[in-house]
Amino acid sequence: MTIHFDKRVLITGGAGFIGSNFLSYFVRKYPNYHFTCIDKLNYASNFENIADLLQLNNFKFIKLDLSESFETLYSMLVTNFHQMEITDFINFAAESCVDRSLISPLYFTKNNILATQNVLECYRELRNKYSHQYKFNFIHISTDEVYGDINQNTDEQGTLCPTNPYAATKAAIDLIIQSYQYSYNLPITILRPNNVYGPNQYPEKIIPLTIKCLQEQSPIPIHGDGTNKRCYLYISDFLHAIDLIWHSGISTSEIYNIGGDCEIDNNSLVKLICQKVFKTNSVDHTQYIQYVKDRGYNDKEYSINNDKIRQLGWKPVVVLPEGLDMII
Ligand SMILES: NC(=O)c1ccc[n+]([C@@H]2O[C@H](COP(=O)([O-])OP(=O)(O)OC[C@H]3O[C@@H](n4cnc5c(N)ncnc54)[C@H](O)[C@@H]3O)[C@@H](O)[C@H]2O)c1
Ligand SMILES: C[C@H]1O[C@H](OP(=O)(O)OP(=O)(O)OC[C@H]2O[C@@H](n3ccc(=O)[nH]c3=O)[C@H](O)[C@@H]2O)[C@H](O)[C@@H](O)C1=O
Repeated sequence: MTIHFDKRVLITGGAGFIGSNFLSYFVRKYPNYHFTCIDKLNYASNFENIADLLQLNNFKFIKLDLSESFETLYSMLVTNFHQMEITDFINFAAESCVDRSLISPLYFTKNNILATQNVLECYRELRNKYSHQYKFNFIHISTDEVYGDINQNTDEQGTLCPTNPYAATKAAIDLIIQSYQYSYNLPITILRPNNVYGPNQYPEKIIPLTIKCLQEQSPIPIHGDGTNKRCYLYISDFLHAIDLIWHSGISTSEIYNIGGDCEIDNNSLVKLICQKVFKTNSVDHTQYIQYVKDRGYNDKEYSINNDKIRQLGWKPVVVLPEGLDMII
């Protein structure tokens, strides 16, 4: 017996940090939706975060490298459309670590651009074939890093000026999406969040890395002099933003900056984490830091303007100390 679902959704990169938190929350929040997760399972994936969903009738997992399997993907999504009938796409899949992109820039280009463009091509063909019968939706997860080193409250019209290979792949994808919007009249929404943090984040990003180093009593490797600033967005606040935009009914091509309110420099962030881990404000955090060679170029800060998403009624709720309490 085929169960009817109101929506059938493809989540790419759903075994990663943000994707797995997304699926853990939304597969249960929307039992009337069917979710298919496609993920190649790389070093940062955490399949255990979504394994329990396999017992539910509205979740399916497919292990596939989106950058290398266009024919398989096309056959699944387009040729055999009526078997899966996927109409909604939320695209998380990417290699996401700046430091790794500095070591393997070509791999990041091949993976990040092709993984998304292969999905875009299927989306384009689906709309060509079925847009008179089905309403399709595509939300792409970009990043504030596409703006590069900004500190002037940049809005969504800001100039793309990526300063590292990872950010360049994300900016390139945004521009490819823009070309699809113009040339094929495809409605695609782009989200550009700040640094997202929360449970089950692979410990190479600064927050989970600092916690891991303190737990293992190993030095915390801080790039340069530790004065670089980032703005941190707790995972639940980002998921609420995605949910709001996804169900807003907006089907034009919009870009949304999704920013936290917690801008902090790396030294102060380490100090705050030390205070939380050791449960005292009098800890000397400097003893746990080892200053190491900085990135070739390390964006000083990302000051993005969030007025557009706030006009939809969204605002960040979890402040950094509270978010840290939830993951330490
Ligand atoms: N974490 C952040 O602070 C942050 C901030 C802004 C934007 N983003 C963006 O959000 C998205 C998710 O980030 P994350 O932190 O969850 O990353 P992550 O590295 O934790 O997870 C990414 C997932 O995508 C999968 N993936 C990568 N390439 C793939 C491919 N070719 N085929 C199939 N699966 C593939 C990986 O296996 C992994 O499970 C990324 O697009 C990233 O650029 C992340
Ligand atoms: C929006 C992007 O956020 C993440 O990229 P980012 O490089 O800002 O995150 P990191 O956690 O890697 O770095 C934050 C900050 O800490 C410094 N740092 C990091 C790791 C380390 O071992 N030592 C450090 O000192 C780093 O230089 C930065 O200043 C996210 O990874 C990305 O996907 C985004 O899109």
